[in-house]
Amino acid sequence: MRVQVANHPLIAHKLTYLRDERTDSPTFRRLTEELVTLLAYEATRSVRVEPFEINTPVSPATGIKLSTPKPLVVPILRAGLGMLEGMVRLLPSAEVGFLGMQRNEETLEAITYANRLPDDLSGRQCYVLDPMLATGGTLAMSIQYLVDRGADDITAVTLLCAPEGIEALDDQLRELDVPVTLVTGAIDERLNEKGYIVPGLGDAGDRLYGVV
Ligand SMILES: O=P(O)(O)OC[C@H]1O[C@H](OP(=O)(O)OP(=O)(O)O)[C@H](O)[C@@H]1O
Ligand SMILES: O=c1cc[nH]c(=O)[nH]1
Ligand SMILES: [Mg+2]
Repeated sequence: MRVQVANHPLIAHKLTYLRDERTDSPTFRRLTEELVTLLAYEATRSVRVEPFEINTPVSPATGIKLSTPKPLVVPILRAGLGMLEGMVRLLPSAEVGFLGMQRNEETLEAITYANRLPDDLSGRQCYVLDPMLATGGTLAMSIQYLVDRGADDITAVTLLCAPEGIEALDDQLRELDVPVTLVTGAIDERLNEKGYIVPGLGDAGDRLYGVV
């Protein structure tokens, strides 16, 4: 797995406010959207394009446009939903699939409660959105769903990662034999005994949408 940490002072600045426990939900949602727009710039660096002929007011010119099939963006509910607007702002023609997954707080294993993806993902560039990569279980399972439908070009976009989760995900992906790129805002210190990222930002879903 190729791991790319988007080192940029604006990202570090916004992440700091996002982490702060005093940041309220509306601000947390706005910061998440802004961060994703910055990360999406990195994550889409290899988006597929094709030549496109136009006329400027001065002369003909050859530019580029996004290729078809359109990219697929897959937010992992709930928390990944907070990243969707920021991503499709940069990729307005993308289609959107959904995966609803929740981690069991005791076993830390993810279960899937919603799944709406196109049947055939061969030849599609897929962007999976989830703010937190903790143990890596949720992202590993999501990537497995995409690979089962033929995806072979997957980029995961996260705000924060734990080193343990990156290592575990990398191990699992080696078995799948599919190239995956991970673009993240930061790699934190570690996981705590409850599977939370340290220093992290707490429960991203709760901070976006409240404790339900
Ligand atoms: O890497 P992992 O150990 O699998 O943990 C990360 C997952 O945990 C959080 O979701 P959560 O289960 O809290 O669901 P939510 O988005 O509905 O809050 C987060 O958004 C990831 O999906
Ligand atoms: O720190 C963590 C770990 C998993 N899920 C979260 O929302 N936060
Ligand atoms: Mg949560």
